[in-house]
Amino acid sequence: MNTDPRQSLIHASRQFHQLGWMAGTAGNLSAKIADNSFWITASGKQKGKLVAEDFVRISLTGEVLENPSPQNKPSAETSIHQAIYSLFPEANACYHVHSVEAKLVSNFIDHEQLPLPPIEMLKGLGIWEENPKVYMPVFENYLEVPRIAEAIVQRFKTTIPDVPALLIRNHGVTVWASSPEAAENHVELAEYIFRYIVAARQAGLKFHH
Ligand SMILES: CSCCC(=O)C(=O)COP(=O)(O)O
Ligand SMILES: [Zn+2]
Repeated sequence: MNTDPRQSLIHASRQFHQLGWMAGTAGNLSAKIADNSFWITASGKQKGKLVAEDFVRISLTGEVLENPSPQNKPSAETSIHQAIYSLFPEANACYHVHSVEAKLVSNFIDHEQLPLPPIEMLKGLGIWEENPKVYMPVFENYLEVPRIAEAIVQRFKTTIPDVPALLIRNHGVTVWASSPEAAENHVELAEYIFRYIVAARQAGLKFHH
């Protein structure tokens, strides 16, 4: 595990910003270190311009352990990262971005599961089946973020998601993975799938299970 993952997080954030998935201050990224604490983006930072001081180190129970700049507050969505790390101990990175396509596809369904197209890219999210019928979990977007985190914990306690990703309606995707590099890959795959779903709908193509 990376001793200090902040350079990986800065690199990914710049990349996602350039792709329009972390416009302005949108999104937040975190990665764990060996003692199980995690570095997370401080709230309200411009995601195209992060520096090492723009992060806060947090324990799994939410205490601030290290804060390089007194004005920093942990991401407003830290409780979601805590929920993911508590549910999936093998997760070492958790990335959340806001793309236009993620918001669009979250409106294509009014229930809790987004059917995913049976495309080759699913292998990158761990689905190695022929014509897979898999879903991405969808959660409602509450103003109080801990409510979203609680809904995630309650659902995933009993239902293991098909893919290491979840969608918050009208908000964005959150992915998790064993390393920052794998989380970056998962974001790119999830966003590719969202673009595919939007394009398939425009083309009148149906793949609903
Ligand atoms: C303009 S982004 C609104 C808040 C949000 O959804 C987000 O991802 C960024 O919040 P943070 O506190 O992590 O900067
Ligand atoms: Zn967000």
